Amino acid sequence: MTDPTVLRTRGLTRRYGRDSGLVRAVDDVDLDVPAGQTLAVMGPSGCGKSTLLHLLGGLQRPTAGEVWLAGNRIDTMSERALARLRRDSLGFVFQSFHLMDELTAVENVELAALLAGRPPRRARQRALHLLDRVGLADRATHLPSALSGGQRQRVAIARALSNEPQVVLADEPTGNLDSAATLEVLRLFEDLRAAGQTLVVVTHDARIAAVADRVVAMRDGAFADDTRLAGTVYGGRR
Ligand SMILES: Nc1ncnc2c1ncn2[C@@H]1O[C@H](COP(=O)(O)OP(=O)(O)OP(=O)(O)O)[C@@H](O)[C@H]1O
Repeated sequence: MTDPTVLRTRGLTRRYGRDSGLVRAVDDVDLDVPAGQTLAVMGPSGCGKSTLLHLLGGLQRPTAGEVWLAGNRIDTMSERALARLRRDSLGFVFQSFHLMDELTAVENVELAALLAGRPPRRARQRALHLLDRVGLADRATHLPSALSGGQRQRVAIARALSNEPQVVLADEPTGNLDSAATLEVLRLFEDLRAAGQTLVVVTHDARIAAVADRVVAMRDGAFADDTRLAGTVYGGRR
């Protein structure tokens, strides 16, 4: 039987500084994310959410512990292998979109598909398909500057999907959005969840948590015991 766990950590720890300045940003975290799960990570500012997400995506190395992505141990991987794995298996969505200002919406998505190795014609087709999926088919040739915040974030989500990632990691995806735009993104996450996309989202927004399968609360770098039974807190579904 294949292991349904897409993302796994054991004893995951990231410290900064030393002695009296020591910060345990992530402290001995064990996490299993099965395929198809939408996991929301919540908690107060500075509790370690972003650091956790960076460790899960191989954007930062842990001080101790293990991270496994789709059966591959990534914390000990070479930078080169890690870059390849990120390109092929992960999609990232950030609070501030990180779109290329001089490229149109479709070019932003297409570029990611090209970098993931799709032939040009397929990359364009896939980009258009994904923009359609996020409800922006009619904005394909707009520059990011001509899009609303919610539309920009939807382009960024389409881009994150361009390599058919095993996991999408999102860091405060609605952090910069007003409430109408937040609803657009929320609806999209609901669609992704329904489509079986594995998703880990760090958020302050209880509405995002409410569409998650599982919610964990972090405090001082660790998962708070009372929320290990996720879905019972913040109104998560399961
Ligand atoms: N490069 C760094 N050097 C030293 N300390 C750091 C560094 N990055 C993060 N920290 C510390 O690690 C802890 C966790 O930070 P992190 O950004 O992961 O928290 P967060 O929960 O994502 O916060 P926020 O919700 O405000 O984004 C904080 O105490 C932070 O000050």
